[in-house]
Amino acid sequence: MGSSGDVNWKLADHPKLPKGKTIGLIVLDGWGESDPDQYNCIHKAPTPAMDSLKNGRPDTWRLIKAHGTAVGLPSEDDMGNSEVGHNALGAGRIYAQGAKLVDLALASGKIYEDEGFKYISQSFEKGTVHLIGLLSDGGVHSRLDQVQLLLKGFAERGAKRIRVHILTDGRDVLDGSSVGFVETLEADLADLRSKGVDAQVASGGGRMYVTMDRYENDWSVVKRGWDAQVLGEAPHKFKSALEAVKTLRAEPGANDQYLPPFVIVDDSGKAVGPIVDGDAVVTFNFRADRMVMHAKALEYEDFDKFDRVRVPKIRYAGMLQYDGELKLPSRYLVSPPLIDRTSGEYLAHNGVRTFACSETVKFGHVTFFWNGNRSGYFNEKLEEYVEIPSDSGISFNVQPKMKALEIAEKARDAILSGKFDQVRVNLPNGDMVGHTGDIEATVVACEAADRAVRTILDAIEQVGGIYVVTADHGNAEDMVKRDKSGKPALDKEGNLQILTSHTLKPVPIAIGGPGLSAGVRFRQDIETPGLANVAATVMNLHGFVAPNDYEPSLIEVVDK
Ligand SMILES: O=C(O)[C@H](O)COP(=O)(O)O
Ligand SMILES: [Mn+2]
Ligand SMILES: [Mn+2]
Repeated sequence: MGSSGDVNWKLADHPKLPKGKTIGLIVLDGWGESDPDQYNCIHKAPTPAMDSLKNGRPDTWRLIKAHGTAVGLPSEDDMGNSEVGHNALGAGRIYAQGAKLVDLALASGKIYEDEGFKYISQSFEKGTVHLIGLLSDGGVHSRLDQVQLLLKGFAERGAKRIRVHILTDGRDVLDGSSVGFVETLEADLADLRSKGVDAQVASGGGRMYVTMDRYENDWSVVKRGWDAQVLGEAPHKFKSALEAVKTLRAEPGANDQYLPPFVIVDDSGKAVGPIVDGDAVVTFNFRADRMVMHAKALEYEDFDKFDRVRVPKIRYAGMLQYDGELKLPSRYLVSPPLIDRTSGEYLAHNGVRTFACSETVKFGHVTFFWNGNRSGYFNEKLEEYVEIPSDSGISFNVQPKMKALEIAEKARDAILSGKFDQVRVNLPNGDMVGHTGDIEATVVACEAADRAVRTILDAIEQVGGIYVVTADHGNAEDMVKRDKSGKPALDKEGNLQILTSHTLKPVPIAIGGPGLSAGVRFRQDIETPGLANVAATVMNLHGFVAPNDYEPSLIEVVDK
């Protein structure tokens, strides 16, 4: 990906802006702009650093779009997310993203003509086809309507035995919505059974506790999924998925994100759908980060992260290929967006020395996603990526400060060292704690992120550098579901519905610092700028003109 020989990597010098300024590039994860009220945790938190970038500074602070078509999602109703957000920030162009590519492949039927489907369908005659993934309509990692179409499409093309392994959401959608999604799925499976297909749910569990870990934070999450899906073993056994989800949700403190693993058993107590030799497996998430570890467990012969006990000989395909560099998985139903010539690759070719850092749960955001879903360095001599281990096995409302301070200190040291031209971080707090739905903890999280911003800005000040502060999508700025008029929407019992998910809000971007040339200000002539406009902006601030096909820079230089 992205390294084709005929690319001209040389960037032209910017006619007005100098090279050699240290740029502190901060991405606040889940930090949107919304009306100030009691559900806006950013408003409630003391955020003096962020306030100082905004107040009275209309030339160097503005809002940009971070959702919908601005980041390559199918519609304006699609909230932004880290993958598409960081892809856009790093690549400087808008790519049709996984959600959209899968929609198109399903609508045209091309999904059934390509290699991936042909490969897995060889198991249809004698084996079972297993579908594993996040069961929701969140549109961040997967979409239920796509799963429904796949089930139908597989059955129409000869699948005789289908098992679905569900992961309940509650993170990109309201907590409790898993019940409705399971009902919808069960109805579809019943319909297939009426047509002679042996189709049922085989196992399940909450996404944050079963299967969907990322960046190798906690392999026990993937192991729980393996045990249930492949071995047919789990602490909880039920006759149906609906009964499983309803019963497990009724436990004190239970929620969709963290439901324990369960398997569905027949009347004799035997698991109905372990994965065995000759079966096919399709993981139906289109988003990469939380599928890579699972893909390694399913595909790698040499694997030592946990004892797989039994490794079935399967035909496995991802909905997409999840890692372009590792070519993982090797088979997939839909080709992922080919995100090439990212700003990181250009800047490496032009001698820019880069330091990137976050804690584990967001580490891949400023590396892997930033670089177009590509792992590793472009140029080891010029780049250093530092991962600070995240706390694992906890929900982050317990530790809302997370590793913000440690990230900021690493960034500060990198800035002061003089060894880097770009120091890029992701501060996870607003997002990771926002996803827990705990408003008080999210306020603490936002304060911690703001302190980290201050530390980095101070270091930039000391070295005469430039800062660029922005965010990848909203989350912490709105923690309730709202009706059309914007008022908090109540459920049937009259309760507030806490919003654990991202939002459709725009995000701020601010530039400044002693190294910012006089006369640099945000242009007013770009109609609806979004995250993809940031890459060209940053290239300008490094003293380069961005490639022609990049979304335009947000800045102009006026004579002072
Ligand atoms: O994977 C997650 O944690 C959520 O589904 C989306 O959050 P992110 O896009 O900020 O990672
Ligand atoms: Mn994010
Ligand atoms: Mn998030």
